[in-house]
Amino acid sequence: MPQTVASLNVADLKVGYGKKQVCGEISFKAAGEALALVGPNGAGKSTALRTVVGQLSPLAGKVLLNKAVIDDRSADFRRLAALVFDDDAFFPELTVGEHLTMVAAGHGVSDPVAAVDAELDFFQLTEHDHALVTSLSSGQRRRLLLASAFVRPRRLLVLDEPEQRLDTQMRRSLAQRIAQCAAAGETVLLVTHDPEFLTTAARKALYIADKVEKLSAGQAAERIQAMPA
Ligand SMILES: Nc1ncnc2c1ncn2[C@@H]1O[C@H](COP(=O)(O)OP(=O)(O)OP(=O)(O)O)[C@@H](O)[C@H]1O
Repeated sequence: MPQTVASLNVADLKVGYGKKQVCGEISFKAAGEALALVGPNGAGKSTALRTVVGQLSPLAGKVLLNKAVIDDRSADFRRLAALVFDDDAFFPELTVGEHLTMVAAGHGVSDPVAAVDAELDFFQLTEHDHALVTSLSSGQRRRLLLASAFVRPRRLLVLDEPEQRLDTQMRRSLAQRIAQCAAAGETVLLVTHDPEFLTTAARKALYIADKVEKLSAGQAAERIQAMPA
């Protein structure tokens, strides 16, 4: 894994479906830092995230990763980027530990056993190491999905509502871990609805709505708290 910083340059990006744009135009740069996307339900955060990582085509504008147009199918991108969306896809015949070992080995981790043990511990899955994924609770499956992103090297980490289905303690630990990743030079993009998670994990935010605004994490957390329940 090259120790380069993943440099994202998003310019005049319009996102949506068919010809329908779902939110205001998005422009930002992020390199070796965590940026949170916040906003009300249905505002377009996940659509924006999926467009930035090349899973959806932009209606207009461009996304450059290290100065090249992003291509989510290229080997370079898959080596660089770990993505966690809300679509868990596991092999029903593999255990928790086997899933993580497969991801770690597939990404060339030099000591996959140690890496897997560390993530089992962090995500409190050690006692489920030998369990089939089909026997996990939804929160445990979520933790396995997150562990799969952390067990491998990456320079770009993209997380859509990582706090979902996690208990308070795990939310805090994960937010702190994300902040550490950014401090170590990883580029992190995350969508969150949780103000505490946001201010722990990131310093900068984009408020996604009809107009997209650049905010500090603190300002964005206040916006979230001010939203009608
Ligand atoms: N596959 C799709 N086809 C057409 N419209 C879609 C599709 N997925 C989402 N939308 C619409 O696009 C808009 C933005 O959805 P998106 O999921 O990006 O919002 P979000 O900000 O992530 O919301 P939430 O906070 O509820 O997760 C919504 O109006 C939604 O109904």
